[in-house]
Amino acid sequence: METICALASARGKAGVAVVRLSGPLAWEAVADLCAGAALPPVRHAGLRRLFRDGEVLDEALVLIFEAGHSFTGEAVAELHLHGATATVRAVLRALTAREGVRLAEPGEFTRRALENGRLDLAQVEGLADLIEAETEAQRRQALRVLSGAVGARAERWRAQLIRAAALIEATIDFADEEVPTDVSPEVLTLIDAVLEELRQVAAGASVSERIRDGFEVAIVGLPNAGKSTLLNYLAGREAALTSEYAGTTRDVIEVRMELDGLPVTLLDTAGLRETVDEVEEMGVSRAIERARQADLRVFLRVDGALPRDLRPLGEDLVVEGKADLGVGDGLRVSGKTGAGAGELVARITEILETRSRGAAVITRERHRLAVERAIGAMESARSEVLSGADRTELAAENLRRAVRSLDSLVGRVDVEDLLDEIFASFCIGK
Ligand SMILES: Nc1nc2c(c(=O)[nH]1)N(C=O)[C@@H](CNc1ccc(C(=O)N[C@@H](CCC(=O)O)C(=O)O)cc1)CN2
Ligand SMILES: Nc1nc2c(ncn2[C@@H]2O[C@H](COP(=O)(O)OP(=O)(O)OP(=O)(O)O)[C@@H](O)[C@H]2O)c(=O)[nH]1
Ligand SMILES: [Mg+2]
Repeated sequence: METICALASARGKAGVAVVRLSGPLAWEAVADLCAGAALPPVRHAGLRRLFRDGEVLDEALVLIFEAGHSFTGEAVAELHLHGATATVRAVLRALTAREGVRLAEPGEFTRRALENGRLDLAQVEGLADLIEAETEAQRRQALRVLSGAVGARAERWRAQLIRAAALIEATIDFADEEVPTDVSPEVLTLIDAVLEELRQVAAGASVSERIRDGFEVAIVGLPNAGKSTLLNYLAGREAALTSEYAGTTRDVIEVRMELDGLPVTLLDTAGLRETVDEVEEMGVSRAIERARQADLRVFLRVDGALPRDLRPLGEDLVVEGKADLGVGDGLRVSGKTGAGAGELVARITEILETRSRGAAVITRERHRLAVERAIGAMESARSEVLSGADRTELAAENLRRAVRSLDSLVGRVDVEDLLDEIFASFCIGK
């Protein structure tokens, strides 16, 4: 196994930069830089001068972890350097000059942690999401996954399904011995208990996916309603062009923001109307499509008028625009003066908060598909158990299939194809 090293902290100048090494030569390579001074005791930082060819490279904090008790599971060393790009470069150059030490690929430290059983596949995904987290809800959700919540749930489901399958298999084995023990009530109880939990988790998965990727909220309405002006007010910057001409906005403009800890992408869209202008018409089609896919729509009315091609559904908000000018029913907002904007944000936040309470432990489409496959296999098993003795073998096989699907959540089965995809999203040094 080669020893890898990389800058673990963000690239660019910084107060402190952390260079991490993992592998059999990690300690030796660092000890060489310390030129004779002893390494500090494991997991205790020590201040050391680092040398190359007799020249001081930096004065750094050195930290070592022994194999079996480190993030990767291998021997690890860290150098907490002064965060100059030149310092980092000089130290990495000195380290990689050694035979057996090379720069790490993106995600390679984490890949080794996975291979050494320090993390399961879901935890690796949790770690990737944690690094990407920009809002409180994302941080909490990712940390829960990183701490092993998916694996813990999967382990309990697995144990119950294996017990159910074993009960069935026991009756198959003893089928000749005319001991008519009917295990189906117990088997059905086990299946139903797990099915209920899985259905709940599958139902909450889309909410967790939204927390991961962000909720989309589209501002829609007739041309000139003041949508772009409102977006700019909410964004706190001139993200979209505004003008007195109807039909100003053509493309969908996205602004990412955090509303009470939730990640939200606000969309400004073209004013909806029938038009002979081909380019405007393309903008209108795009607006309708994106607005339909969004999680929530805010209809901005002018004098009570709404577009004909898109109607409010479910919890969609309908508000009166240009509040400073006229009157209208319900909530009135103005992007020009900011009137009503706080109330609008509060309503959007409340709707999304309520939805986000339904979040499940699983956070990715991959997880949801695995859970849905398990549900499908269990539903088959259930009806096979109900239909009597001659189908019990099938039932047991379907329960085993459900177990395999759940195993894929934590990477107990078929991970290889996934790994490259998952690690591609990692940065170097992670
Ligand atoms: N400097 C530094 N900070 C960091 C990390 C790191 O690698 N280096 N981490 C990297 O992501 C995170 C912490 N994750 C870590 C997870 C396990 C171990 C570790 O040494 N585990 C051993 C010993 C545990 C103990 O001392 O109680 C073990 O589990 O056996 C270290 C860091 C966040 N902060
Ligand atoms: N008095 C008043 N004027 C506003 C308000 N919001 C926007 N306007 C004006 O209305 C005009 C249209 O504003 P936009 O924000 O570009 O409207 P829009 O809905 O994005 O229009 P399209 O992109 O063409 O669909 C501009 O002249 C704005 O200055 C408001 O709250 N009060
Ligand atoms: Mg506009």
